[in-house]
Amino acid sequence: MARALPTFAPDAAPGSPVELFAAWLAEAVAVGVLDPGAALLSTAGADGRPDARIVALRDVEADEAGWVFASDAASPKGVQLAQRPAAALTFYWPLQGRQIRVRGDVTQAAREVSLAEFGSRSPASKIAGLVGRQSTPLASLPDWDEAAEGARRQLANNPDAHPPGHTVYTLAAHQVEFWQGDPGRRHVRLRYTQNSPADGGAWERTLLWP
Ligand SMILES: Cc1cc2nc3c(=O)[nH]c(=O)nc-3n(C[C@H](O)[C@H](O)[C@H](O)COP(=O)(O)O)c2cc1C
Repeated sequence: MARALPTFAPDAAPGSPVELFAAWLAEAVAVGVLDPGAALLSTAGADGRPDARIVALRDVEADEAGWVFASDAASPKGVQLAQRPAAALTFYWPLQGRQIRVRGDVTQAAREVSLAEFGSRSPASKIAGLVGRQSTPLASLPDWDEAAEGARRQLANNPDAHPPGHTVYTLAAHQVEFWQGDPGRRHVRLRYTQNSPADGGAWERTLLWP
């Protein structure tokens, strides 16, 4: 971290973590962070053992502080989320020495929302989704090519074709932490925690020792 990094003044941080996330994301895009929307999604299933993988951030909803991603409900992560609908999303943008940790409860969008999201995808992404069977054993790469060719034909015959398990998920945050690295190790950490609805649901901000 011995490089010039942005500074972060927590006293001037906005009241909502979504607002700060949006500002940091815009800055990440502006300075050319690669794949700034790629986030580590951590889940645990019925056995309680952690699992983690990268997903693409699709949207951030200001109203319910929702971080939105999509996957197949039949995939291991989908099964884990059905068993334990809670997760964490972690972003790391090395160019700026920034980490953002989002924790909360996960809900599935209504079927028509998931279908509309799938419908908005590129042909390549649709074909990959229609091939499906994510994380199950694949005997050989030509088997994938053959399945993709079948999906291509399916899509040509029916442009509305979609995988049955395609699902948009929203992680409704109850805690969001912003970490700004510092070359002198005076890292700045600001955690937002949402009060319970009974306490008004407002966000509280807390500085953390690095
Ligand atoms: C940059 C990047 C973006 C990805 N985006 C997604 C995504 O949005 N949804 C998804 O299901 N998998 C995505 N993947 C693949 C997952 O990391 C993972 O390999 C796959 O979803 C299977 O995970 P699971 O076995 O835990 O269910 C992405 C991988 C990378 C490296």
